[in-house]
Amino acid sequence: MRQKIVAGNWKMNLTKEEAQSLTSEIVGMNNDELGTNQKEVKLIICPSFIHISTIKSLFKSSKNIYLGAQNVASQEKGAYTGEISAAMLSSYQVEYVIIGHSERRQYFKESNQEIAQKIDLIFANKMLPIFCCGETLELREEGNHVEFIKNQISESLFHLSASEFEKVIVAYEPIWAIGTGKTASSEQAQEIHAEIRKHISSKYGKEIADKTPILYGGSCKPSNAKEIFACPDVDGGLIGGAALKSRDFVEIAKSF
Ligand SMILES: O=C[C@H](O)COP(=O)(O)O
Repeated sequence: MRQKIVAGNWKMNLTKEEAQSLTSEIVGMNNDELGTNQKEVKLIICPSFIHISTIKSLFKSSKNIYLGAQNVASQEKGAYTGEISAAMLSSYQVEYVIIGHSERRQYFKESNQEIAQKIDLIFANKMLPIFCCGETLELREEGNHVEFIKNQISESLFHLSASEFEKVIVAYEPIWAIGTGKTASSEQAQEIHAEIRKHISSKYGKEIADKTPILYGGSCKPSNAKEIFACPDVDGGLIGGAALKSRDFVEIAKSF
C-alpha cells in the first residue's frame, strides 16, 4: 500500500504567535482526532524558515507529524545573501523540503536544472523532497500539459538513482487551481496522476512507480478532498490556504 500524506504549505503567512497557536492546535489533538491512526496518514507541516525552530519545539514524537521547509538553496554554501542551505535545514531537524513549487518557478524563475541541484543537496543532507510539477491554463488549453509535466519530471528527477527516487514525493499542482478556488475535477487529477506514474515507471519500473506517493495540490479543502483522494492514483494533498486553519487541515487528513 502506498503511503498517504497530507502536507500543509503555509507559504508566506502567519506571525510567530499565529504559527505557534496553529501548531499547538494540531499537535494538541489526539491521533483519532488527527485521523493519523486508522489509515496511517502522515502529516507534514511546512512553515516559513523563520518559524522552523519554534514549530519543531512544539511537536510531540508520538504523533505522525513531520516538519518540512518550503524551499532550499541550490548551492551548498557561501556568499548567497538571504539563502538557506540544505545543511542548515537539516541541522534544525527538517525532514522534508518542498521544491519546484510553481510560485518559485514563476516569481523566482527557478529552472528544472536548478531544482535538480536542490534535490541532490536535499538527499546529501538526509532530507526528503516533495517535488512539485504542474501546468498553466494556457498549456492545458493548448493540449501540451502532459508533455510539459513529464519534461519537468525528467529534467529535475531522472538523474536520481532508483534508491534515491524511491524516497521522492511528487505533488501535482495545476497552476490554474492554486489559490483560485478552482479545483481540478477528480477525473482531471486522476488522469494526470496516472500519466505521472506511467512516466516514472518508464524510467524506474513499475514497482517503484507504484510505491511513489503522488499528492494533489490546488484549492483542496474539506469539501472536495474526499472525492479527490478517492482517485486510485492520488495519495494525498499538498494544501495551501486550507492548511492555515487547524480544523480544515485535519478534516482534509481524514478524507481518505
Ligand atoms: O502548496 C500548496 C498549493 O500551492 C495549493 O495552494 P492552495 O491550496 O491555496 O490552492
